[in-house]
Amino acid sequence: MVVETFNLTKHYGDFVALDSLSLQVGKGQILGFIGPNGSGKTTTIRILVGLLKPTSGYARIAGADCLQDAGKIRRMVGYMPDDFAAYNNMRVNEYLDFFGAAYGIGRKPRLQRIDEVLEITSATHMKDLFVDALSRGMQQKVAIARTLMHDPQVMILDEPANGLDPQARIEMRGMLMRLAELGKTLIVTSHILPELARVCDLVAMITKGRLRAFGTLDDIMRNVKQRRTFELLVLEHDQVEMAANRVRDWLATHPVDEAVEASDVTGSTAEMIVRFTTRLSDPQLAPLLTHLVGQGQSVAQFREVMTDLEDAFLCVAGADDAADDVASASRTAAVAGESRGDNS
Ligand SMILES: Nc1ncnc2c1ncn2[C@@H]1O[C@H](COP(=O)(O)OP(=O)(O)OP(=O)(O)O)[C@@H](O)[C@H]1O
Repeated sequence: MVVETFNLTKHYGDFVALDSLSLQVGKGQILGFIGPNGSGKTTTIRILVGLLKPTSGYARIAGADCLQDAGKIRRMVGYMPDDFAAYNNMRVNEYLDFFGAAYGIGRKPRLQRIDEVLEITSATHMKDLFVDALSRGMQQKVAIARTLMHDPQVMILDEPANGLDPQARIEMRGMLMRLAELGKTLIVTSHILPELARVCDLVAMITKGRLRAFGTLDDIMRNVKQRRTFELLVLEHDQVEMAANRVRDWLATHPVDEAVEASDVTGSTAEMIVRFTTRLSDPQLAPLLTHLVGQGQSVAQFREVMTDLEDAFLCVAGADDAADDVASASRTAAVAGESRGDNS
């Protein structure tokens, strides 16, 4: 694993800003680090880049301890903060030259590197433009170019989609994927759920310093939001009501499900769809289809409707103080652990 935190905890006096955060991110993976304001993202990042000492637990990057090996960490990590500091009267190439020099890159390789990072970020045409005259989207590209100057293995990008218009967000998404293809490991924070989350290999959601969910987007969908929604497409408008009743009856007679779910069945005659939510697993649900067909019900399609990430996040954030919170987070993390086993 390139980035690893284990039971990372930070107290400010009595206040627990970060509580036993354990994450792992592999080479070339993009982690979406998502949480509302004040949830502990910046605290985590500051520990990762060696600026803050954890109260307990550890953070490592490529095996180096983020606190003990601060020098190594600085060479391996590129950090793009949330705010783009304005550098008046500096052109893009001068700006990059300035940061390259600060990293101790010699003049000749620096000039070559400026061309490389501008190419990676599709910003070559901005080379001679003044930094403070650029749009927000262009400035974000330059900020990423700057972060790339010393060719870090790990890039930590704080809210890179903040303030971008839809087109610039799409470009940002493409850029994150290009960086991952170059083998960079990316940690991308966000307090909202931008479309960027869709390019993330892993998503970690934190609230109040605690990891609520961690895994692939699919893991999050399946495990954070345990009630899944299915749709049954029938062949005729007048079959909808009958099909809905059959689904309702079947769910009501399956004790593993909560009886209340039988009332969650809705039918849309116009769409010829019966929709229902359930906690049943796939093997538990499979007999429903057999049952319907056995009763002479024509079924054109039987499919799961994916919940969007926004719903999953609200579900996680809303469950914040719920008693079963810890259990559900560790359950999700356990599933994430299994799935990580696939690609590590
Ligand atoms: N030096 C400090 N002393 C006391 N409390 C702090 C300190 N730094 C941060 N905190 C608190 O720790 C919690 C986590 O803060 P942190 O900045 O990590 O959150 P965040 O997720 O980055 O939020 P944002 O999205 O607003 O940047 C917050 O409640 C914050 O007020």
